[in-house]
Amino acid sequence: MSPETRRGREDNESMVQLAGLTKRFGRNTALDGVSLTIGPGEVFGYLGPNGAGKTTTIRLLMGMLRPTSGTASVLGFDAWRQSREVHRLVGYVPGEPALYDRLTGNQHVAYCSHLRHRDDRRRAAGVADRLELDLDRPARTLSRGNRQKLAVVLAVMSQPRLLVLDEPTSGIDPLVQQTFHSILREHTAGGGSALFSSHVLGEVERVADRIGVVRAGQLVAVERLQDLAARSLHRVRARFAVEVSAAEFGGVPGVRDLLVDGHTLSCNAPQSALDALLKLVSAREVEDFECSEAPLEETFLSYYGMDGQPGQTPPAAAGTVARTAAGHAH
Ligand SMILES: Nc1ncnc2c1ncn2[C@@H]1O[C@H](COP(=O)(O)OP(=O)(O)OP(=O)(O)O)[C@@H](O)[C@H]1O
Repeated sequence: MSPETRRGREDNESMVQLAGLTKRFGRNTALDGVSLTIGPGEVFGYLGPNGAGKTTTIRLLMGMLRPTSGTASVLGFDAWRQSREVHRLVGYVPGEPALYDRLTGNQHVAYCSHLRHRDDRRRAAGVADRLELDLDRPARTLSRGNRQKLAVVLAVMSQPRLLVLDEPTSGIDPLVQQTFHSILREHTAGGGSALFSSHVLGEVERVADRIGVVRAGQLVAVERLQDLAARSLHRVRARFAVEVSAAEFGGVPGVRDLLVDGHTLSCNAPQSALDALLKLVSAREVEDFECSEAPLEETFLSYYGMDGQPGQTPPAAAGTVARTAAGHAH
């Protein structure tokens, strides 16, 4: 066993490791010192506006580009120097799937099985069935969405350890997206990981465990989706049978924009404040009550901005974030 192969097998704590990963094209720095680890069983949503550096990161991880500095590795195998080992571990869905126009889906499946020295035709047929993809049609006759589906079939059929997905569901209708999410969950339940790039949170929101935001080549934030959801704002409205005062509700930490007017109360509250607030509300006679959550995308935008501009508030300042998010929620 070569020293490099040995290193690959030993360093198996993380599925993906990016360390100071930098790529320059001439004077243009496409990626600037990105460091990131993705663990087994984890779906990592990699978000950023157009031109932020997502595809460059993925190409570096797939060994298609050589880093200017830093490293990218999969299960300890260096993506550039050990790309063959990496390709055995990874299923890749590019943004624009490269297919052979004249070959049918089944012929693509047979060809990829041949390249990998394994017969994955049964599994491919099962996944295609679930995605409602006809494998008998030549690639040139497939719509954009069906080309994406075929790329997904080819990526998952060999049950790789890591899936690298570059905006894989653009062009796929919402019902099929749900099926795709189920396939992804089955993959992670078996210990597999995924790097899932997108320019919108909505595309990764239901499946990502963590999200990272890349902007102008730099990783500006990494956050658990659960933590982001916990900070998302809820609009609370209540009408009471009796008159109430602001002082009765003002003490709940995190509650903001509190407005009490005779029998009515309105405010914005993060999830962490809801229990205490509802207990205070329900201690009075309630005639009407309403609580609705702002879409996560709005909370997210107020933190990080996805239009290439920085968000309005630093992520750590949860209280301040809540106020900004409220501005977006209305
Ligand atoms: N081969 C290349 N030669 C020169 N510049 C490049 C090359 N590939 C990417 N870039 C530049 O690197 C930057 C990052 O591009 P990249 O394609 O990684 O962004 P992205 O986040 O994937 O965007 P999109 O969502 O539009 O695909 C951009 O400024 C882009 O113009």
